[in-house]
Amino acid sequence: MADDQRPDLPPRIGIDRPGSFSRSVFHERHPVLIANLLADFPYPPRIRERLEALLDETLHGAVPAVVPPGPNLPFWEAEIAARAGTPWSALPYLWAESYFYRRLLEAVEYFDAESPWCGIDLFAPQKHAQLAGEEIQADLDAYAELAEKDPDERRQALLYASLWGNQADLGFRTDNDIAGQSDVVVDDSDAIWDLVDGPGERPVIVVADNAGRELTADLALVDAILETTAVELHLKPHPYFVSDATGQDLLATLDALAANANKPVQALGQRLRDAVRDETLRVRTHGFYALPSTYRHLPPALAADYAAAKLVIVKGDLNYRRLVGDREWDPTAPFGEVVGYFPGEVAALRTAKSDLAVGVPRARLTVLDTASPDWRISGTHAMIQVLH
Ligand SMILES: O=P(O)(O)OC[C@@]1(O)O[C@H](CO)[C@@H](O)[C@@H]1O
Repeated sequence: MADDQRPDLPPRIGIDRPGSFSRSVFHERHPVLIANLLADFPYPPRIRERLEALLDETLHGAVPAVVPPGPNLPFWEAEIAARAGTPWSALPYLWAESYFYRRLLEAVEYFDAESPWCGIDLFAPQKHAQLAGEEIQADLDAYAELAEKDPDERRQALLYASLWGNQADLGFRTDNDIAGQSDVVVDDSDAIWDLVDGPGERPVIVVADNAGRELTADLALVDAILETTAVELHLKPHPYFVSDATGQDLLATLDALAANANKPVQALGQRLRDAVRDETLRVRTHGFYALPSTYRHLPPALAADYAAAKLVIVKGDLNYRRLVGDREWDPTAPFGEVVGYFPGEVAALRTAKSDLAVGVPRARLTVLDTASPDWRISGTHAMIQVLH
């Protein structure tokens, strides 16, 4: 909560403003999310009741004084001590959403070692459906065809695939058909490749976002970066926002690649499996990735790892919110100034799915706001922004 009271930063985005995107997440998406869970799993009455009570609490109630179980308990104890009694409607959006997912895990007994539901990924049915779907097959067919391309063109295509892979966020799909790809509003791709190709043995860190099509595309990008330098792939420590990628999802994706009919896809799967085994691709996680704090409040060890990397690529909209700060920024505020605090070189790859944006040139902003007023939340517009 440390930057809550910073007068030098714009106000935090809340969830109370009628008509706002963040309010619609709680009032429109979460009811669908809970209904999907109730349809996907034969939860017994106690879990069903908890899920329904949680939804009701988020719409009409306040934060209870009880600390939800799970890792990072001291962090949550302090947070709950500070927020208990606060109506949900008065919470900051980033905090409220993160806390909601922690409470969801509590409701389904994810961390309860005495429960048969312990450790069962509540989003697994949706993730598996995507991994077995036709769209991912089309993505992999396209991947196989890239083998013919010039290496620079190929890796740029993989960068864009990873970027647009973020559109396939399953949380986003609870009430949306997949949106068309429209436009890369800011494109600092060249800076990414300059950093990747830079001297030294330092790794590139990729902070993954969603499982399914996005993780598959991210892994193809990781494979391309591995031709130049070592990579660390950072995953979520446990299920978090809908479809967030965990270690289990990585293994499922590697299996899906190995089982694919396309030879180049099988070869990709094998290269990645070998790279994980010999740790040219290090797979890591950190409790920080499931907290509501922003990257301004990095744990020191993670900050040191970021500082030592050639480049940190953070994927997706939630990571963007955590990197920039989930605040009412002027969209024309320079990206480099807003994230200048970051301890190393950082690139953000996201399709825009929340009200937040920075680093948009003013003329471009005017055109976007006129021609596509919902460009910030529709997932049809993407950004590749680099601090270097
Ligand atoms: O990080 P991702 O997967 O790109 O996007 C996550 C996200 O779309 O989900 C939330 C809605 O539930 C938004 O607030 C958020 O930005």
